[in-house]
Amino acid sequence: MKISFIGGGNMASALIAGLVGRLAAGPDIQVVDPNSEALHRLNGQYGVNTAETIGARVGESEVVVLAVKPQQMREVAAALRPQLAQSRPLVLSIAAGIRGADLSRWLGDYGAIVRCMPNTPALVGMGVTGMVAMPGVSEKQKAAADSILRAVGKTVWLADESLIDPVTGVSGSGPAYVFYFMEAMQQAALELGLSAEQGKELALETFRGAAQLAAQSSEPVEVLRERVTSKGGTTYAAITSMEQAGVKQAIVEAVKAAAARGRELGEQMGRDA
Ligand SMILES: NC(=O)C1=CN([C@@H]2O[C@H](COP(=O)(O)OP(=O)(O)OC[C@H]3O[C@@H](n4cnc5c(N)ncnc54)[C@H](O)[C@@H]3O)[C@@H](O)[C@H]2O)C=CC1
Ligand SMILES: O=C(O)[C@@H]1CCC=N1
Repeated sequence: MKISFIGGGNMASALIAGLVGRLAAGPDIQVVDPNSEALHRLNGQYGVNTAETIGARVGESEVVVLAVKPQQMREVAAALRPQLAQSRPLVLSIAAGIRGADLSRWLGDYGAIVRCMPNTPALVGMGVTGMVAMPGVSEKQKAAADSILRAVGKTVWLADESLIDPVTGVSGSGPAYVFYFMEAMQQAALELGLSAEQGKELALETFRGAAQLAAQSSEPVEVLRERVTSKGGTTYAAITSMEQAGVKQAIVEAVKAAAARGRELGEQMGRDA
């Protein structure tokens, strides 16, 4: 499968790392990015082809992944537009916020667009991606999009494009919340006299183990939490402290803020389009 990535930054690198060696037929990947250092690194690590500007090779691709910042999407779409006539590739946009209808218009009323919201654990094959197909996407193209994102983790298809912003809030940005929680646990470990290494291992294995337990258990996470929490015991002291500080509500608000920012970016970028 011939895939072109437009943008070779953090998320593209995570997808490429996950894809190389995971897709049954090794993909033929080209990355376009004006940043020559990023290209050099990607070529060295994954042996991908590189180019600093969008050229004819992009037009020969079956799939084009748009992995630039939302603010760059319109300009990139204008450069991409003349190349689409050749192979009519499937366009996968991973940009937060950018609405399918705006992207379609910028590409010249192009229909074959799937909006995806992946996350960086794709780098280790454990990503999760929310996806929605625009009306011009064929079943075959939908299956191709699914196979690419499934090579780097799980996929969740959405019935409505408006659900992409909530997915962005929950899982697109989600790894950052987990790392933030881990930072706090590691800081506490240090303040309580454990070494940095011990704190890191204890926090990391607790996350890994708890996630695996939640994945394998038929019980809801509330029940799993209650099983750790003896009345009047240590966990009870910790959860009471978090409840008093409003931690759960703060997390709910944070996820909603991320979703709202996605929506706002889409509105801003789509304005005057
Ligand atoms: N980082 C993450 O965890 C996730 C990011 N995303 C989305 O992925 C997209 C990229 O985000 P990141 O990789 O984090 O950003 P990044 O800043 O790491 O990468 C963007 C890349 O685009 C390149 N670029 C700029 N102008 C270009 C142009 N005209 N043509 C080609 N390349 C160009 C930059 O040089 C840079 O390497 C964003 O739209 C973001 O919303 C989606 C899910 C998760
Ligand atoms: O922070 C961002 O805007 C991107 C989208 C989801 C994760 N990172």
